[in-house]
Amino acid sequence: MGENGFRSTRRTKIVATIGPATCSEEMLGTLATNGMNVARLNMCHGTHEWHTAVIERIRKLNKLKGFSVAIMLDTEGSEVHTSELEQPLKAEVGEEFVLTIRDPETVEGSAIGVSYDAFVDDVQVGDLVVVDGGMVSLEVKQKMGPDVKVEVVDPGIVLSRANLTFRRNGHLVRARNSMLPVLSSKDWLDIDFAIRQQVDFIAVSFVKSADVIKNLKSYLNSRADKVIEVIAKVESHDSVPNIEEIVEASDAVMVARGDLGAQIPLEDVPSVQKEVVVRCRQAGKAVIVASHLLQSMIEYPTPTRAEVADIADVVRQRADALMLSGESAAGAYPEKAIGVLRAVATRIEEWCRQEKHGQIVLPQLTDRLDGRVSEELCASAAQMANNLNARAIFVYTRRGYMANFLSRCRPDCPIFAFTDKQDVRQRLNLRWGVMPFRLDFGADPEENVDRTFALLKRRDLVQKGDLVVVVSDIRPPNEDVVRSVQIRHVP
Ligand SMILES: Nc1ncnc2c1ncn2[C@@H]1O[C@H](COP(=O)(O)OP(=O)(O)O)[C@@H](O)[C@H]1O
Ligand SMILES: C=C(OP(=O)(O)O)C(=O)O
Ligand SMILES: [K+]
Ligand SMILES: [Mg+2]
Repeated sequence: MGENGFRSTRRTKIVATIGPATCSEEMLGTLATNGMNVARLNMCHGTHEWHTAVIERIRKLNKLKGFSVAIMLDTEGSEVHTSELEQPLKAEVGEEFVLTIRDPETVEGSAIGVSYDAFVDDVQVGDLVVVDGGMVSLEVKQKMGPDVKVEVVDPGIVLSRANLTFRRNGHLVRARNSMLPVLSSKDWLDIDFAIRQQVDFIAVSFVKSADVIKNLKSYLNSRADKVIEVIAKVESHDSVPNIEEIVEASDAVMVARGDLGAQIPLEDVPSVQKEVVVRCRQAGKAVIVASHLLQSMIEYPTPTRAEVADIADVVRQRADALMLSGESAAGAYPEKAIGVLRAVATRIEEWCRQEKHGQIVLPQLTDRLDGRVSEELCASAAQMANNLNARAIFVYTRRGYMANFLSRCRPDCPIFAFTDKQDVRQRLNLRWGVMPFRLDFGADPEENVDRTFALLKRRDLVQKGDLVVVVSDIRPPNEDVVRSVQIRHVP
């Protein structure tokens, strides 16, 4: 089976953040052709008009080219960040700046705006202001009402809307912003925007516990006409003790290593990543590993060997998706970065299959008989497919549940999922190993199966004589749901 980006049987999915480097129709088309499964819009940046235009371009491409690129809106959250800068600011050792909650234009000297008013009360002389998790560090020298004078101790570049954390004697300062609601009033406006735009996923930044996820899910249930899945971002210090309940409450989880690494010791990030990935898989939730996967490729056309090893580690952990941030949003080589993710994922997946890596015990998900039957059926189908060395699993699914159960088993062969709804197809595009297609189901299940064989033969994804496993739980009109697993040869 050929690996060619979009028409790919790569199992690990790719989320790409869209920014100035990739927002044109042409670049979006290039990313989709090269394997972007989900486009992420970060509400820290850009206006609603800008995001609307990007969403329209993606929809158009999906329609014209048959892609199923899903759209993820990522909330800004109540983090503290610097104001918009005309251009990145170079900070040299010993240089002094003023951090201000006033309009920086009205302040004398080199002033940088800060988004959160109470920070001037939270910091003390001697505290460290850490920019973007350590790209630059500033020491608080003097407090002057709405302004705080700081001196550069670790030099570097301060970007527009750079994240700020505060440290005292080496420990994170529990600044008053940690008391702010996880979803700010601006976030709620962005969520209403996401509902109007009918995006596929909303990612919630700086989640601390399951409460915010439950609230948002019930809000979406009452307001949205279609399913919008909620992704919890594990990046706050406070989320770490609550990972189990957060995974339980969410549809998917993102290990947002950028901010996580600024909030907990860096050396603790890999074990938290591993814990989240394993818990998500056990719970049947999708999991995305994000940030710095290819950080050097923001500037350079080739990755470091360490970055390749990091990507390989994520793939071996069998996470559902890898995510690009600055590499695709604002980097010089977005297309090449996606190419590296693709190549490394494909190669390491092959290796995992040979070495039988990443096998874990999957607990029972539900006590309901109906759910148990689906789970058992999928587990058996995946097992049979592995034992018989099947070419593919075919699954016919209206809501995506059966495809998700199969994905959770991480079978050796690809899962071709057929659904009659484009939005289900898009949501499935985040799931490990699932290649989703849209199909209008006819009344005759046999005929549906034959049509999909013909479709995938035309695309060269299966060939005459291939052994495949066919899983179906479609409910014929006015009849009980019929579930089956069949072993078939492609005619
Ligand atoms: N919509 C956008 N408009 C302008 N720049 C963007 C946009 N989205 C992302 N970027 C740029 O890409 C960089 C990396 O993206 P991301 O990781 O999502 O943001 P951040 O670094 O702010 O958390 C950002 O710092 C920003 O410079
Ligand atoms: C993905 C992350 O969130 P954002 O890019 O929104 O800061 C992160 O912090 O790693
Ligand atoms: K964000
Ligand atoms: Mg973050």
